Amino acid sequence: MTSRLDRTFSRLRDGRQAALITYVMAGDPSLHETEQLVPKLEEAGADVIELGVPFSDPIADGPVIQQAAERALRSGTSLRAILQMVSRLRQHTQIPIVLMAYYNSIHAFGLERFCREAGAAGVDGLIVPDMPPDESKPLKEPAAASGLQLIFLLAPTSTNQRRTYVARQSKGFVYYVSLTGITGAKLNNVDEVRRNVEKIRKISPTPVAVGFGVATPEDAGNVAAVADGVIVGSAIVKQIAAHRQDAGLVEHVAGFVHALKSAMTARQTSRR
Ligand SMILES: O=P(O)(O)OC[C@@H](O)[C@@H](O)c1c[nH]c2ccccc12
Repeated sequence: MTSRLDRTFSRLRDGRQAALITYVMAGDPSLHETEQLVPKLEEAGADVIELGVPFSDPIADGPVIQQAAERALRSGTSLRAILQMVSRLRQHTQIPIVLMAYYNSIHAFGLERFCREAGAAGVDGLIVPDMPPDESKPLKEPAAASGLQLIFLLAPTSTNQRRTYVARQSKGFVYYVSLTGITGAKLNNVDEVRRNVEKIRKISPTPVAVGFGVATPEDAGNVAAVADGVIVGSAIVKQIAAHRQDAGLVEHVAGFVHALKSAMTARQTSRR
């Protein structure tokens, strides 16, 4: 059986389009709202949903996502409740869902139990930014047994040797971090992104998605022209923060996602 992620990337590749991967923090401002939001993100043009698991010490995250984690924790969001929400979403949608969790959250839940329950709920992939592939051994088997694809990160500073290793280990897609910094920083060098994506594509057939600093429809269009996927986090989370008290929260966010997707559709991706 091919995975939802593999099917999505191959369908888009046939149309020479890049995937739009939208990140939201699960439980920001509440899990109820996340559950309303996900189908609307899909309708607005998201191809993959990345759901953040809120954690008190999110080392890779800038202030925008840190504050989203605080709101989510304050609203009582637990990993267990997130998995239950994913199973409810699965009754209505086949969009690929990737969880972004720090290692502690998964470890506290129990690695094997986590993989079993996440797989059963309908989670497709897992990003654990503080667990490089060299240290992922304990997670690999239970993840594979539950149909969870482990997605690993590469950075502009990764060496050739590292690039080869990580690109081969990563399943579903390779997450290329566009800059050395934290989430929500500013993207300024699309040329460097293009060069590094090309290097990764030479060593692996796995799609390459680019995240960190993609904030505007213009950025999304520029990255879509050079990669297989475009990941947008902080810019969406900012919209949620600004409109979280409004009745029109979901519509506002969907409008922004629609603008991102339209800018991407206008650009055909360079590959394969
Ligand atoms: O926020 P940005 O700059 O748009 O970057 C995407 C990012 O938010 C999302 O993929 C993400 C959120 N937290 C992370 C931690 C590590 C790696 C990636 C992430």
